[in-house]
Amino acid sequence: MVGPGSESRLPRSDLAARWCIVMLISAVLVGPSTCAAKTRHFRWEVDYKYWSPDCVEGVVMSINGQFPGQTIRAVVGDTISVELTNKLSTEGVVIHWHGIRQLGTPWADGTASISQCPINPGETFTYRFKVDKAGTYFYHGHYGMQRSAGLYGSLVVQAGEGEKEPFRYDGEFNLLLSDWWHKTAHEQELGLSSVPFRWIGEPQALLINGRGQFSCSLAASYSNSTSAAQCKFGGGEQCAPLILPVLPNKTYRLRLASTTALASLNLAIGGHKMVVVEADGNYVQPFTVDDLDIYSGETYSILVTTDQDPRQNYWIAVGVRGRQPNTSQALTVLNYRPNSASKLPASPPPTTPLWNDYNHSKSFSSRILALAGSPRPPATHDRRIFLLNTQSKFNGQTKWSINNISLSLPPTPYLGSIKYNIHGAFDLRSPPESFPADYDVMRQPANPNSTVGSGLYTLGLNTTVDIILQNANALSANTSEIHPWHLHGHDFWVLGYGEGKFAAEDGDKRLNLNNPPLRNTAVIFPYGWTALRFVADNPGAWAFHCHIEPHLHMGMGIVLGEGLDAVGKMKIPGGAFACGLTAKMVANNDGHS
Ligand SMILES: O=C1O[C@H]([C@@H](O)CO)C(O)=C1O
Repeated sequence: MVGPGSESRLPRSDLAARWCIVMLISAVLVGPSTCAAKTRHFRWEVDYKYWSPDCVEGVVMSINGQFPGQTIRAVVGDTISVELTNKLSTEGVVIHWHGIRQLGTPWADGTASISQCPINPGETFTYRFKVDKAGTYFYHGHYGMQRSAGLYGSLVVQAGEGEKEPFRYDGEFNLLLSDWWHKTAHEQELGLSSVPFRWIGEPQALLINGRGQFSCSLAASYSNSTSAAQCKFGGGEQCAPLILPVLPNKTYRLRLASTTALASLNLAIGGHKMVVVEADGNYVQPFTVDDLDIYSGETYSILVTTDQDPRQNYWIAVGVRGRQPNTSQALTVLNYRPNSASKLPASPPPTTPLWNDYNHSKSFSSRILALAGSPRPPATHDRRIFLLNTQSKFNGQTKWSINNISLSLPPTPYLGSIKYNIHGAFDLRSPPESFPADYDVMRQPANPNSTVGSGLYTLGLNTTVDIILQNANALSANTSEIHPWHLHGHDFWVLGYGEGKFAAEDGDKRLNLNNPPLRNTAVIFPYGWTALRFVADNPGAWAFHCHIEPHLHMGMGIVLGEGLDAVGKMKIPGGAFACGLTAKMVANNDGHS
């Protein structure tokens, strides 16, 4: 499943080379060193391209003519350098490296309006950052609805030499999960800001590594319905599933990442158990499941042992959770060799749990705990921020708001405004840290109107911050949706989940300070709360937002400003800020900030 890499190895910088020589000498004296760190260099061009992700031709965003973009593979300690050229004719682009903390390189986070200006058509911007933690990651567009348009790919960081992972496996596959619409991302985006509001609706297909089926089903022969024809693949089609070839009685690591624009997913493998061992680049206490929920923005590693009848093949099925589904399952096949890859499994694909069986989802989430020996959270917090998530109205538009403010991203990136101490680039008033105590989260908002804003939550360097995400009823009665929240620049500990409104004493009693998992994405369940803790130890401007792309577009996020003084002193490539109020500074400094 590993695509042909087009990476080239560039000579190390002088400094790194000298450091390596020092390490080599010390290695001779004291043992092995990690001087094998490399710079992995990529030259990418982003463009639109005709493609048939679900056997129906549409337009995707491609990287070097491929969809999804190539898988980046690196080793802990490596530097990744991506020279990104925007070949789109009329729109900007950025790429976010999801799950990479960007310690010391906030300008490389790839979030339009926050860490950088969008890269203009024809221009090139180079991302350069270190990967410091083994795990399963991915990358994706972070401007408008470019993730929905197909701008994404996988990023796998392998453990360094001499570094042992806490489990063993014989082979590895990489499954990047996404959802796909026949409406273009531009049309989706227009609908979201139109009055009346036009929702994007459920996706036409779910994709595994960019491949799905809209007009046929791989499993049609199992159903009595004649609605879907059996897919006939010659094998070369862009929508032909990537089959997973395995040998009997081996253990495989499946790296799963969900870059869906909307869908919460559930994955199951017919006849096989799965052992969850990694979540968002952090090892977890291994636990065994029959199926696994994965929300947009999350990654997992699971171990699968091929202990079933070796004369059969088995379905891998991915279905929709948390919203009334209107999309067929994505299917591919676990192909026990030497069976033919086209031999259909003996039993039908595993069914997805009922979309609204939230107890099933909650029980899965509560089983995710840190592996013994993982970093533990500080025992207390310095600051606790409550974030009430509501659906709201502003000037007739439908929005999502946090403490009644819908995020409206400014034209000058926050990071540049902070670095150059520019006033007026974003709202100077700090956004509220809580919401009225009498707000009824079980009912529609008494007043649905919100404001829009661009204020910054400013965090003191190295302070411990709690965030209590509070879900509520949406605009329609008896409706509360799942929202997976993703934090840039950090991992957080997920201290707990609860029902209804978080109540100080009771809520605190229910927090797990013993072995909470470290993650970068955590879900809030309908009508519930989720408590997170993190240490603000990475100077920069960081997005924290719902990873459902249309929800972020409708304002469901906040921006955190961390260690502002340190940002002022940081060296940042000028190209990051050649727009808005920072353009002048960059020009005056000859392009170097
Ligand atoms: O943001 C959303 O809007 C629709 C619906 O609430 C209004 O059409 C929906 O399902 C969302 O998730």
